[in-house]
Formats: sequence, structure tokens, C-alpha cells
Amino acid sequence: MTPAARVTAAIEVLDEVLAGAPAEKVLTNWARSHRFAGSGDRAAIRDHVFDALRCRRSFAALGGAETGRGLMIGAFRDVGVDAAEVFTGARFAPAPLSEQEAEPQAIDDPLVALDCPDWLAGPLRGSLGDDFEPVMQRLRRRAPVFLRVNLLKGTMETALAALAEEGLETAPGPLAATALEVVTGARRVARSTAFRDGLVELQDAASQAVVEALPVTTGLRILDYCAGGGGKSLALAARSNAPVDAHDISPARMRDIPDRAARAGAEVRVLKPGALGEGQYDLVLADAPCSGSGAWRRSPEGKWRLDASGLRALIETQREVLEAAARHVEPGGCLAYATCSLLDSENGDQVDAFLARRPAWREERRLRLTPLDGGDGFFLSCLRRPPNDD
Ligand SMILES: C[S@@+](CC[C@H](N)C(=O)[O-])C[C@H]1O[C@@H](n2cnc3c(N)ncnc32)[C@H](O)[C@@H]1O
Repeated sequence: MTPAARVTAAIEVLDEVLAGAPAEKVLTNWARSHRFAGSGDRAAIRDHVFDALRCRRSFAALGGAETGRGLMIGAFRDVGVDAAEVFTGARFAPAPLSEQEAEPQAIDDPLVALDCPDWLAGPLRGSLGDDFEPVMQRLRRRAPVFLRVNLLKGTMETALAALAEEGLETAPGPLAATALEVVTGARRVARSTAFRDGLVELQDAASQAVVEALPVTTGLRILDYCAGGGGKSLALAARSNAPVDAHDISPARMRDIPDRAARAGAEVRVLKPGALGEGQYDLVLADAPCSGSGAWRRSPEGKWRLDASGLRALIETQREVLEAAARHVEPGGCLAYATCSLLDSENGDQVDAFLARRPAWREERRLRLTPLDGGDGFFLSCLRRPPNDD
């Protein structure tokens, strides 16, 4: 495909996404119905689509319309390229710019320039303070790709060497001792032997930092209460070198855990719904559902989908998760509450409210990371249940 044909394809995909369909699904369907497109084409189209979704508001303003076409015109203008060079009407290229589209557009609203939804500016500014603008700018760009070296299978050195042998250039990453940043070849990671043999996992550096910050010692009974696909369960099992119990309200989300654990040489026991007793764990991780605002570089659709009532519902779910997870903590044990949110209402405020309800518990550690630290935004609070609490 020519570069212009890829833009045409991106416009088609974006129109469906703007109409409400999930981007991943539309991209998969597009690839199925355009078998002639090679992996390079699919990757380029995907990049166009996700770049446009990250900057949906500013690109729409620069392109004069919130349509696939408008976003792609805006994308070229954002980097100072004349969109008319691509929108030529040549075979498979997008149609030439109309007179109206050819009019240059300026952005005078700072929230548009930052790709920040109006209603979220107050809560984000209140939570991030002086970091508000740099964080919002960071969220407009692609996220780096990080790997976690699985210490059950090797060391940083063996992983670096194994990846290099397969032509994947990596470098020690920020935030966590197990993090490698992929410098070149990110799209080939999942096909590499190092990945297939469980020596490395795809996991954001901040997510790894959260697991590294947990008070793990030998012999602990550990529960991952919101295990999802098991990213943190696996990291916890590697860190503790002990079995980890995985639980989730949605068992279907955990379906890949057994295969992933086998590949990683980790022991993760997937619990059946209702199989959880009360108070029998030394460490319970509650990686709660959240706005995902810290990870909007990877999942930009969430930024535009979230609304005030959705956020209120998430905050209520987080309160319930905290209360439910706390019931599984042994006296003297630790409840670790984590989100990949940047918002105080989902983070510190939740923890403060929990501690107000249970004044005997103590917060031992609080960690706040934003994309300015290198990985996703993450929050962690480690809450200790009193030993004599019955
Ligand atoms: C942020 S994701 C977990 C990601 C996962 N820990 C990882 O590192 O890959 C949140 C998970 O919480 C689960 N969840 C939502 N409500 C829950 C509840 N009330 N009890 C337990 N899990 C819940 C969701 O199904 C989802 O899988």
C-alpha cells in the first residue's frame, strides 16, 4: 500500500471508531477484509489511528471536523505537513481537500491544544498540580514499550542477550529493576523466543514498580483480588517465588492465566468464584478498575468515553472492592490498593475514606507515578491491618 492508501484506510477505521466501535475490533475486522495488506501496512494504519485518537480534540480542531478525514488532516497539520500533499485524489489516496478543508485552522483554547476534555480539566489539575500540562502533553504521544524480565527464568543480562540475538534492541528501563525498554523491534516481541519461553513479559514499567513496592517476604500467602489477565499475579509470583492466588469478579478475564503462568514457570492458582474464604491472606492486592487515565497513551479511547457519571460509578466500585478485599486480609496483614489513575478521587481520596472507616488500619506506603516518570501513571497505597484486629 502507498502511504496515502494507508491514510485512506485509517480514515475508514477512524470513522467507525468515532461512531462508537472499539478501535482494536475495527482494526482486526479491517485486516480480515483487506488480506492484501501486509504487516507493515497494518502497523502503519494502526499507528495513524491511535495517534489520532490520542489527539482527537486538537486534530479535529486543526482538521476542521471530528471525522476520520478531519482527524487525519489535523494529524498532518500538527506536524507541519501540508495535508494537500497526501489528499491528492490519486489512486487509493484520499480525495483532494475541499475549499473549506484547505482553510488553515488555529487552536486558541489551551484545553483543546492539550487534548483534555473540558470536564476533566478541574479534577486533573487538582490532582496533578504543576504537572498538569506536561502530563497532558505526554499523554498525546505514544507510550514506550516495556518488558519485564522474568527472574524465574533468567537475569537482566541473559534477557538482554537473548533479545539482541533475535534483533530486538532493549535497554534497562526506568522505575523497576526488572524493566527493559524496547528500543527497536517492539512489534516482534510477541513472536520472539525470549517471549514464548517466558523469559520476558510485556508489562509497563510503572506496573512493575507497583509490584516491586509491595511488602513481599518469603512464605507470604498472597491474593491478587482483581487479577484480570494476570499481569501483576505473574510479577508477584516471580517476585515472591511462591504461589499466588488469582481472583476476579469476571472469571473469563483470567482465562489466559494458566497458559501465561506455565510459560513463565510461575505458580498462579486461579480461584473459582465463591472459593474465597475470609481473612486468610498476608498480602491482598486490589488492582481496582479505574478511569485508566494513567494509561491513556495506550488506551486513548478511554479519555473521550469517560464521563462524570461513569467516573462516579467507578469510584463506588473501588469503594466496594476495597471493602471486599479488606475482608481477606489476615490480622497484621497488608491490603495494597492500586489503580492506573491520575485522579485523587480514585486514589488518595479512596484511601483516606477507607482509613476513616477503619481508623485502626495504618497506611505504610504511598506511591504516585505519572507518565513523567517514564511509564504509565499509577497509584499504590499499602494499608496494614492491626495484628490484634478480630
Ligand atoms: C485494572 S484491572 C486488573 C488488571 C490486572 N491486575 C493486571 O495487572 O493485568 C481491574 C480488574 O478488576 C476486576 N473487577 C472489577 N470489579 C471487581 C470486583 N468487585 N471484585 C473483583 N474484581 C473486580 C475487573 O474484572 C478487572 O479485571
